[in-house]
Amino acid sequence: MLKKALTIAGSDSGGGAGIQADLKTFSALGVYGLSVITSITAQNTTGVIAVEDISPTMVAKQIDAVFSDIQIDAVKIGMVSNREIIKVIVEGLRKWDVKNIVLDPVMMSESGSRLLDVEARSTLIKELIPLADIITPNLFEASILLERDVITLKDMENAVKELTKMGCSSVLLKGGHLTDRTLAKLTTKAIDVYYDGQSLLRYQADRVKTRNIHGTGCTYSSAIAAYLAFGFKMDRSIARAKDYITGAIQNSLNIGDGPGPTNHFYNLWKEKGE
Ligand SMILES: Nc1ncnc2c1ncn2[C@@H]1O[C@H](COP(=O)(O)OP(=O)(O)O)[C@@H](O)[C@H]1O
Ligand SMILES: Cc1ncc(COP(=O)(O)O)c(N)n1
Repeated sequence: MLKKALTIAGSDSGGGAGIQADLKTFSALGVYGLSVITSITAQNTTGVIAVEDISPTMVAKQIDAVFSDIQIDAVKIGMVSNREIIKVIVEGLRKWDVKNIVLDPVMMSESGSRLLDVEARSTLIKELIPLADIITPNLFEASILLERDVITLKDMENAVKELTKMGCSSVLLKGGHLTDRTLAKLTTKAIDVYYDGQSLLRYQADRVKTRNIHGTGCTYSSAIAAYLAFGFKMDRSIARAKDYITGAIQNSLNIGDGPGPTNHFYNLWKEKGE
């Protein structure tokens, strides 16, 4: 049977991150994609020019529209912008008894623009995180959630344990920005740390030498959601999603003047951009 995955996230007009990256990931993996848009960003590879949030009522209507009509197998949540939007998402997830929830707690774009209001942090922690089957923060987001620096691999292993105490079933802390402090440069491996209350696991791949890392977090969390939709267990879904994101970065696109996007269709597109 055709599997269906929903993304609840912001729109990136440049097509590299947000809703656009999520739907491309779902399509590349053979899952039917649906979307609930929380915010519209005027964005390209060089940065975010403007942000306009969708009204909470309209977010709620989109959620009701998709769930009232279509059986959805997994949900990925990305940019949620503000408290009011978080609250309607929480209501929707409860009302429709949603399963397989992957929450990427997006706070800032790679280019440094805020994508979550400062005061929304506590609502995210109290109301949305406890509903997630997995949360996928990067080092910066983990530091904000825990109110302390998460910098080293040891910090990551402690942080995943602390983060699970917020009530989610598991945590995948992404080390895309992990540095080797003695060499003062990024680690040669891209290492992510997982904890589900029992097993502490590492998922790692060789770091690709590229500046094209726009939308990597969005792509990764959507791939996890797609594999959950297919019925894989969490650890297998992450392992497959890690292979997917690594391939998408290895074949990333030289589009625009800033960091380019991941490539979802490298078997189809023989050209890598400009
Ligand atoms: N240069 C790279 N080569 C290979 N994998 C990478 C690279 N940069 C990031 N990753 C991986 O991409 C995924 C997204 O991580 P990260 O970039 O930390 O997320 P975010 O986009 O939220 O900041 C993780 O699996 C991370 O290990
Ligand atoms: C709408 C939207 N959602 C998420 C991100 C984060 O992606 P990245 O960390 O790669 O900038 C983004 N830039 N824009």
